[in-house]
Amino acid sequence: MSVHKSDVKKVTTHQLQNMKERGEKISMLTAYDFSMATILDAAGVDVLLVGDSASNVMAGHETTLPITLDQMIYHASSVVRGVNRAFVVVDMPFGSYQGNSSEALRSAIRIMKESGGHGVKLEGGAEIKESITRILSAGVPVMGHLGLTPQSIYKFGTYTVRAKEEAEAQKLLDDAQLLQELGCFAIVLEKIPSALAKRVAETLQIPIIGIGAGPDVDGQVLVVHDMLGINKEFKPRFLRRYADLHSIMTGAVQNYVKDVKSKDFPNEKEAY
Ligand SMILES: Nc1nc(=O)c2c([nH]1)NC[C@@H]1CN(c3ccc(C(=O)N[C@@H](CCC(=O)O)C(=O)O)cc3)CN21
Ligand SMILES: CC(C)C(=O)C(=O)O
Ligand SMILES: [Mg+2]
Repeated sequence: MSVHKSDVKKVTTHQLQNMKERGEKISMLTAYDFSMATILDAAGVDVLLVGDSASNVMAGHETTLPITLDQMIYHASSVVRGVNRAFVVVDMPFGSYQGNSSEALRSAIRIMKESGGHGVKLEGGAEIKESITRILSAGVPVMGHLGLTPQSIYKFGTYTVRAKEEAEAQKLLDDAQLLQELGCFAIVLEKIPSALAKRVAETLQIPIIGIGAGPDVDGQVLVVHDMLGINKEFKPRFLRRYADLHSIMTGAVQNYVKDVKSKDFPNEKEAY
């Protein structure tokens, strides 16, 4: 009997909530394409994030700002086609939700309708309250994102750790509380002190997913190309490398080039 997609128990926001309550940590990685999504889903990753980091990792831009809503939908639809079990969250790109809740709702609905993703992620707190409220009212699950928010990099100028000062830490706590009250199903905390992240995870009921936020949160997220070692240059302290695919891929491709040049490839068995 063939295995249908519907035979696999899918991850839901409800299950993620249960995982927090049971103390089971949530695993999350980025994915931008079908092939990678297939591997990550089969390996048991709970949440796949179609991150706007695709702007850096896929397109080679310096920041996440240039990626468009159409491009995010293209990546997200590819990821969704590779997934059986994981919950797929799609980053709303810069300019698609800030400051105009009608446009935010339209953007979120386009993402859900055209990609088949299961929820969206927006960067910010009180400033984007109306946008989050409108999107949630349409029945679209929303993940928050506080701390280091790369879409506002030009406001800060650096990627240094956030919320080290008491005032900024208090604003982050207030924002996290607000996101929960609005109805967000989870929050990403990026590059903040572990003690503050721990306090947020303990105070809030919804799952808190960290990247550079220490161990005392409800789950972890990394950019998959970073943790697989495909990226060579990006090595912040929060990153753990689980493979050196850069070396493996370089070696394989060098061997291919050598075999083509030497006429070793293709041989008789590889020809008709
Ligand atoms: N490949 C990739 N991985 C990511 O984790 C990622 C992206 N791209 N693009 C979007 C955002 C940007 N992110 C970042 C960017 C820089 C640092 C960082 O720590 N940079 C420096 C330190 C900078 C400073 O202290 O001023 C480093 O140590 O590498 C962390 C997260 C996380 N996201
Ligand atoms: C780093 C994660 C949280 C993200 O937002 C992204 O990959 O775009
Ligand atoms: Mg992002």
